[in-house]
Amino acid sequence: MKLKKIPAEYQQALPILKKIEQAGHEAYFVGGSVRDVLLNQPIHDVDIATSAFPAEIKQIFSKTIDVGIEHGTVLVLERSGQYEITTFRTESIYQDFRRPEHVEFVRSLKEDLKRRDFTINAFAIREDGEIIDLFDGLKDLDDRILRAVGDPHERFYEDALRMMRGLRFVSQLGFDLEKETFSAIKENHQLLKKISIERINVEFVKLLLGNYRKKGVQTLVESQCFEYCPALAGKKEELLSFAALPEKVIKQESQAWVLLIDQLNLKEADIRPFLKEWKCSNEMIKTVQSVFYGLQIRKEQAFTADLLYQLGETQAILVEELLPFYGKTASLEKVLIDYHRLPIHSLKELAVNGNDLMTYFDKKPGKWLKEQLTSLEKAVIHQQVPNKKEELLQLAEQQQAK
Ligand SMILES: Nc1ccn([C@@H]2O[C@H](COP(=O)(O)OP(=O)(O)OP(=O)(O)O)[C@@H](O)[C@H]2O)c(=O)n1
Repeated sequence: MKLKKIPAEYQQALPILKKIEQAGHEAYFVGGSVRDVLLNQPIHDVDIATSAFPAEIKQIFSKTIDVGIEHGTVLVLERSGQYEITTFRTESIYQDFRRPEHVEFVRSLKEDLKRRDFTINAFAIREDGEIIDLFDGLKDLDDRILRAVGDPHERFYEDALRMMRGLRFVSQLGFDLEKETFSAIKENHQLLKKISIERINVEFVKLLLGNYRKKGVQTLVESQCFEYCPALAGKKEELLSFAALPEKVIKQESQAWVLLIDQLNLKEADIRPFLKEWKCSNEMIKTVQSVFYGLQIRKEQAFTADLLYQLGETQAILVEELLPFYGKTASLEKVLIDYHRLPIHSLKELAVNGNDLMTYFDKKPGKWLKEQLTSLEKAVIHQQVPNKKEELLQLAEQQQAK
């Protein structure tokens, strides 16, 4: 099958493929960009794979930089742009589940594609637009399925990070993990212990920012991989409540951290240690702290506004009196229940009124009257005195005497 339309990013790189082919080698577009082209999504990096060995690539192009020569990658600088060109390779089992024990350069495209993580990442596109699909990735794209290439256990043993990659693709694409691939993740999640936090961080952040975050986080929980994420072990319920937040796409990494931190019920002082565990930069930590602060303020404002609205006509004094008992972010329901249990809910319900007090003390209205009424109201709310005329006048008399 051929690509219907070759995207501009590929058009631009075609002279590179042609040059390699003219020198008698094969060259293809591979990796994430092919997946994204087939999904009609924007392309990030154009990766090129070739049967030419690094030394041969360096002969073909005049300007090159060895960016990862031990893994077969040479950066080629051409007028049309810069491209990473990687020799077809196989990867034997990664000894420490981190880095390939050794990379072997090969001449066969199939060998290169079969060591890739998922079928939707294992396509190659030829210079004429032909899609090389050796593992039925097109069908999986169509069925919206993430399936490991070949034996999933082998793929995850080669690089355990692939389990986190799988979960982030669930979150980015909304695909389902194929049954055996998912079982292999559930069986091998402990391999993540060996993976550096920096690499887990990259995948986790992509997962938090995915368009299908809910599904991504739920699958992360189901797979139990979260137990190997920094500071998240045992936080199943918190993660599920994070997953249940309204499905609004998060655009900024800092916002994603703040929403997560909020669901974990962390305090401002916990943010730095939490993000340090995740090996976030100091700059990111600062940004998260300020976004978190902003969220707390908005929450307080929204809470008070909500409370005032629910209490309707009631005097602000009740809110003022009640709030300190709860902290400003207590559940609104709890405050309202307690509010309805109060002996009185407004000055109108107080057993004495302004006229009673003026008659009793034989005084004209003034500032004292308002202060006295407020003071009696507070005393009744705090149940320091019953809401009875006689007792209230007695208390007022004591207070006036002071
Ligand atoms: N642990 C990994 C990482 C990468 N790959 C292969 O290398 C390609 C390029 O990897 P990378 O650029 O890290 O990720 P992408 O799949 O391109 O995804 P994205 O661009 O969204 O990061 C992948 O498509 C996949 O074929 C792999 O098999 N195993």
